[in-house]
Amino acid sequence: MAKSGRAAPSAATTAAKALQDGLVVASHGRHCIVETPSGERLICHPRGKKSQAVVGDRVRWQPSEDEGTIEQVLPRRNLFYRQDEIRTKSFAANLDHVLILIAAEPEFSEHQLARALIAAEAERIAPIIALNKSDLIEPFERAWARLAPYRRMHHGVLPLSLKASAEADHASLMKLLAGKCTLVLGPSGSGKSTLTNLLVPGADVLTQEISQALNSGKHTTTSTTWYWIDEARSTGLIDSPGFQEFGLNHIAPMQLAGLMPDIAEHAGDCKFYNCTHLHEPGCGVIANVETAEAPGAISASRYRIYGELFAELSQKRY
Ligand SMILES: Nc1nc2c(ncn2[C@@H]2O[C@H](COP(=O)(O)OP(=O)(O)OP(=O)(O)O)[C@@H](O)[C@H]2O)c(=O)[nH]1
Ligand SMILES: [Zn+2]
Repeated sequence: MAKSGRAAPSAATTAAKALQDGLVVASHGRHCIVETPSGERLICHPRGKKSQAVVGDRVRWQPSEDEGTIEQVLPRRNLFYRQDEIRTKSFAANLDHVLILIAAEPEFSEHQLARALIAAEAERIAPIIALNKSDLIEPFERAWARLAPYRRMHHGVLPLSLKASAEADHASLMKLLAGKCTLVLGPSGSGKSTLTNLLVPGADVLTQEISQALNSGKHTTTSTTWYWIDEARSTGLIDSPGFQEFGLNHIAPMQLAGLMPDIAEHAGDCKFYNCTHLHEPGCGVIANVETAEAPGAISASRYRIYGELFAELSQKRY
């Protein structure tokens, strides 16, 4: 396979039958850009529904003319996706981390954050929460306080100021991301492009080239894109739009507690094995929710989100 990546257009016909290895580094609609083991990139189309690939997928492909056809998507370690009533949107596959970037400003939605964390947990992908714009002192303090329950969970919350302390932030991010593949998600304005450009100088230019290639010249940045942070191509960063309306229809209501670590921690202490933690007597979760009178391990806002999501996910099933 040593020369498998060098399928130049003219060589395509002779090499036609051999399947080659590749990594999907961008996708838009049904088209993908596939990177060969030697680092060359070409546009590929899926053979059929079964070979519909997403960024991060390892595929087997075949050259055709100056493009390629994806014949096979290799088994995935995980797939990060959201699902609402109408459709499923896959973000990326084979991830080590989902980095959720929020900021002191604009104010983040705790619901959206909780949903993204649940989706990551469901696919056993380690989440990292980073709070950007620590230079905006007061809004940052407010946001940091709102994140108290999240600072106690997972790997905590990483404070950043991508503009004011870029060098220090670069170092702390690289400690977490080196050698891994990470999907960056976050609401508009949180600093995703700033982060990508800090870790991958020139990323914005590359993005434009890729989206132009995939959209036959139209200027758009709506595609999901993979970047290599290092020259050795061992650390991957994936940028993806679409943090809003993070649908969790693929998750059953009774699964929910197990996917919220602070709630899961007390869900084993309930009197009933099939406790919904909404109203049952002897519920270990309810007993640990903080109230105005008594502190508790589960914050009131997290428990409220649990209840709302439980109701939302119950409506969608019979
Ligand atoms: N004060 C402050 N502003 C920042 C910081 N990091 C980024 N910004 C600014 O926040 C704004 C949004 O940053 P972007 O990197 O474009 O955010 P984004 O998440 O890519 O936004 P979308 O493209 O809308 O999704 C820009 O004006 C940045 O200059 C920071 O650490 N502190
Ligand atoms: Zn319970």
